[in-house]
Amino acid sequence: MLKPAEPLVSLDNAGIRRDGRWLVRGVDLSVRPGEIVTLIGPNGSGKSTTAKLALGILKPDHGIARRRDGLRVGYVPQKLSVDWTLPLSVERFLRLIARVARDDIEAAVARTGIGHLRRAEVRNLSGGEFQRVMLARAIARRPDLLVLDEPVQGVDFSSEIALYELIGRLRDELRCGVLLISHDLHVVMAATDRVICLNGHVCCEGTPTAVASSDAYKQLFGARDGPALAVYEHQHDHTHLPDGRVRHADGTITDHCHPGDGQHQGEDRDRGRHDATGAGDA
Ligand SMILES: Nc1ncnc2c1ncn2[C@@H]1O[C@H](COP(=O)(O)OP(=O)(O)OP(=O)(O)O)[C@@H](O)[C@H]1O
Repeated sequence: MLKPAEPLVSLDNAGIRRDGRWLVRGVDLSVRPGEIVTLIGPNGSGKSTTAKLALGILKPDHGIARRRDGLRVGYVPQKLSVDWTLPLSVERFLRLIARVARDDIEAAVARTGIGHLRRAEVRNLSGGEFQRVMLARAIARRPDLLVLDEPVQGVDFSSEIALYELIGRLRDELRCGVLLISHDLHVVMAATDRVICLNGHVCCEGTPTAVASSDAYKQLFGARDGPALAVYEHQHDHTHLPDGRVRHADGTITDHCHPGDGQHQGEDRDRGRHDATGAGDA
């Protein structure tokens, strides 16, 4: 039997502390070549922080972060600090990437289907077009690992599906690992190998086994999009209060999570969801 490839990045019981508070704690995570790992969790649950730990942008105060030697990363951050009031064409924007051969930019433009946008102003792009341009910029480096922080932000449902399909294709063609961050708790791409749900720590993880197949789902997305979306449902059994303490399902409040809190066993793991709207189970 083939041995699984060594991880591109891994976190082992990693945590980071700022201003006397753990932003994330006890996080185990690994991404191997050709694997898509999706981090989900509510706002402020530590998804970006975890990605930055994995990338080495932040150093863990506890635990270990490892990266493969010579790892090439393509990172699409959640926010870019660029003055979008200035005119900047897609072509010029892509040329700003340091140390990337022209051929690699051309290949990235072709793979992401943005050839027709070369002369367009970046500030005029739609949300979906902008995300494709950002993907082109990230893959032009021929990365071993793509890290995508909220790649479907500002994108409508049908473009979201198209983007997820594109990310799946890029993984297949480039054989890179993908670490994808999404704050949508209900909808993750079908090609995701593993979903990790964060809430200050790893609450639960697993494969998104179920593709939505309900009538409501088909109605919403149409037949051709049926297989493109899978969903992952979970319930938190505890809530992190604003002051850092933790309220448990039985109403008790403690300073920290219980040792078993990180693992949600049983039927709420990897269960398919049949409510295509995603409403009703916050
Ligand atoms: N450098 C820092 N110093 C102090 N607190 C920080 C720092 N960076 C992030 N935080 C806090 O850590 C928590 C986790 O932030 P993070 O950005 O990782 O969350 P997130 O899950 O990615 O959120 P969102 O979905 O809103 O993007 C937040 O409460 C945030 O305010």
